[in-house]
Amino acid sequence: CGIVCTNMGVKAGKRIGVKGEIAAGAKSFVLNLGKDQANVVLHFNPRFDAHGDVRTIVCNSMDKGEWGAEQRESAFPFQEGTNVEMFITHDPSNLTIALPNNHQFKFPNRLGLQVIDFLNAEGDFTIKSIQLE
Ligand SMILES: CCCO[C@@H]1O[C@H](CO)[C@@H](O[C@@H]2O[C@H](CO)[C@H](O)[C@H](OCc3cn(Cc4cccc(C#CCN)c4)nn3)[C@H]2O)[C@H](O)[C@H]1NC(C)=O
Repeated sequence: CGIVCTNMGVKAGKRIGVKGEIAAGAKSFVLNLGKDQANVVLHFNPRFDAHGDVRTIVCNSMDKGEWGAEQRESAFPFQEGTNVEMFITHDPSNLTIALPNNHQFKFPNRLGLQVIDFLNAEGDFTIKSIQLE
């Protein structure tokens, strides 16, 4: 499994920057952000080709181990085999996810999480740097 960060203490309004490499031939990768692995305010899952989704970002939340409703985004500013930088900020109502090519979208803060302490990555993505600013 990929990198796991805990105790990050990222408060609302602060920004998390994630830089990493998408593997050549990538099928899917995941960034999870939240309190811990069972309380995920943002499950961010770009699917190049997975679960029947092609070049689609699937987002969801997990509250005490229970998945919420999926949300699919229209933009897919990712190329397999390239480096990518993404930024996530949150407030009591929403998370804002900034992607390459100035794509940006919001995802509801369904858990009402004030502090993001947990981050992990799964799948065809290797994290190179994490900025907390
Ligand atoms: C149409 C009826 C059926 O509906 C489908 O039902 C599936 C199962 O429920 C959902 O799929 C689940 O969707 C959830 C979000 O909601 C989650 O993404 C979850 O994955 C958890 C997970 C797995 N991993 C490990 C990992 C990740 C990525 C790469 C690798 C790799 C590798 C080496 N190359 C490993 N990390 N987190 C996913 O399985 C589909 O979306 C859903 N589709 C629709 C349209 O509804």
